[in-house]
Amino acid sequence: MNILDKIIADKIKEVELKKSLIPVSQLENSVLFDRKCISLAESIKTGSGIIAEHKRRSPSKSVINQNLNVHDVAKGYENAEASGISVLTDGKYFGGSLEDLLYARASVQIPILRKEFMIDEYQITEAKAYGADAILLIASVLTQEQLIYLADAAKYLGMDVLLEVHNQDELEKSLRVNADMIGVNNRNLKTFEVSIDNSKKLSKLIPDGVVKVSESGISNTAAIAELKNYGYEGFLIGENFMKTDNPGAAAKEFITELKSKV
Ligand SMILES: O=C(O)c1ccccc1NCC(=O)[C@H](O)[C@H](O)COP(=O)(O)O
Repeated sequence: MNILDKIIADKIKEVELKKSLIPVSQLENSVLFDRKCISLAESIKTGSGIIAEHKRRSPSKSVINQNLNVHDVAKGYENAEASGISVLTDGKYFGGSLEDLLYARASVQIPILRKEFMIDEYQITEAKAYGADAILLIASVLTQEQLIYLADAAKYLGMDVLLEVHNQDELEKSLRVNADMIGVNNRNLKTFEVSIDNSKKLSKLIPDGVVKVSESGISNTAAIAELKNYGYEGFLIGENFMKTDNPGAAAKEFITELKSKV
């Protein structure tokens, strides 16, 4: 079983348990449930384009940084003028939690993406209840019907949808899905190999009108300058910031350098 299959097998159990403990009606009673979302896609188009990620550890890198608190990281990213913040909420493989999402929400005004392995509408309700503005759907782990259904559920609650693909088949499966952003993952989630060539290769197949996001393995502004030539406007960056003692300062330096190139 590859890592992605393991993550999904665990996620199915986790979601079933949560559903038996916390009813949807309780999530819908959250004070954040009626909050109006801020569009991540719009923020990308009008700002730096950087989606800076809060990521303590990962299957590919093990521990990245366990010593920081999410409030400082989120504030730092906002101060750096990131277009949005991605908060990993998976506990077992990434060391994240829904509480991280809640603390990030309480700390910043910019859009927040709930970075999670979404398999069930319940998690979308959770995302809204904990203050997310956008959700991630990963094409490789969902059928076309599931993608359409979950994207519509998120849109119904006012959230943006970032639909992640890794190859042409996944992209074709995604074309009927109501997504605001299509993210090309440069990391093969089965082998962990990373190459921004993947974003370049798939760029021409992404329809106009959808914000193009390049995800993973981005560690310098030269890569971004290159990806912009392929129509990318959003750039999801985790490890490059989180491996430092001060991710906000690292993001600020990065975004300042990026601006100086425009
Ligand atoms: O990062 C991993 O090792 C990973 C493994 C299996 C599934 C997902 C994984 N990462 C999620 C992401 O998409 C990244 O956290 C995100 O794109 C940022 O990537 P990076 O800048 O390389 O930290």
